[in-house]
Amino acid sequence: MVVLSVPAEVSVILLDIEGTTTPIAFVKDILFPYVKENVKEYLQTHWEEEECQQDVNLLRKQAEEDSHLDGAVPIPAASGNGADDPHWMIQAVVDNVYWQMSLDRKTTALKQLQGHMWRAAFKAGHMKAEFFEDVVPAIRKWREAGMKVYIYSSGSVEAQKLLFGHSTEGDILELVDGHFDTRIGHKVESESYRKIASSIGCSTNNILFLTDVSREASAAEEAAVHVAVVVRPGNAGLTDDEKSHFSLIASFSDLCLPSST
Ligand SMILES: CSCCC(=O)C(=O)COP(=O)(O)O
Ligand SMILES: [Mg+2]
Repeated sequence: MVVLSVPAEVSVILLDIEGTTTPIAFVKDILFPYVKENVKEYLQTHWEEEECQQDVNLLRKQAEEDSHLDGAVPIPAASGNGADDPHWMIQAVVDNVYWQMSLDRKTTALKQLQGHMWRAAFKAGHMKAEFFEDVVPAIRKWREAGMKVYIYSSGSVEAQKLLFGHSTEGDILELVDGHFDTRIGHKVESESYRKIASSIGCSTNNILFLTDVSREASAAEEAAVHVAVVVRPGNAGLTDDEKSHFSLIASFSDLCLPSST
C-alpha cells in the first residue's frame, strides 16, 4: 500500500462506517448481539408507541417484498381493529429480525429498528462506538484543509449520529457535515452516489468515497465518484482483480491532500 494523492477536484470525503471508520468486530460483536439479545423485550416494552408501530409497519412491508426469498419469515398483516394478539405478532417480528440479521441484510426497515434500539444503550452510556485510531486525526486535518466530510452507511442516519455522538473519542458529531443512509438508495447502486452529490450540491467527481466493500466502490466509480478501498484488520479479503483495480489504503493517513504534497 502506498500514499494516495487525492485528486485536486475533490472537495468532499464520503465515508462508510463498518470496516472503514469502525472495526467490523465492533458492529458484529457488540452492536448486532445487543439487538438480538434485546429485540423481544424492546418490542414488548415499546409495542404501543407510535415509533415502534412505524418500525413494525416498515418491517412488515419489507417482509412482503421478501416473501419470494428462500426461508423468508413473514409478518402477518395487522387486522386494524386492535384484536391482534401482541405476543404472537411480536414473536413474528422477532423471527423476521433474526432471519434478516442472519443474512446481514441492509434493509432500511431493519436498520431503522436497530438504530432505535441502540439509542437507549448509547444514551445510557452502556455502549461507546469504536473508531480506528487514524480516523479522528485525519478528519480534523481534512476539515482544516477545507474538505467537507460526509457519512454514507447502511446504518440509519440516527444510528450514525449515535455512533459519532457517543464514541471512545467523545462526541465527534461536529466533525461531520452530513449523513446519508439507504433512504437515498442502496450503496451498491450508482444512482445513490449521483443523488448524494446532488444533495450536497457538488459534482460526483468532487467526491472521494472510502469504503471496505468493492461492490460499493464499483457503484460509486460508475457514477464518476473517486474511490479508495480501505483495508482494515478484520475486513473481508479482496480478490487479486479488486486489489489491482482499486486504489487501496490501510489508514486514513495514507491519503495525501493536494495542498499537503
Ligand atoms: C451506524 S452503522 C451501524 C452498523 C450497521 O448497522 C451497518 O449496516 C454498517 O454498514 P456500513 O454501510 O457502514 O458498512
Ligand atoms: Mg462498510
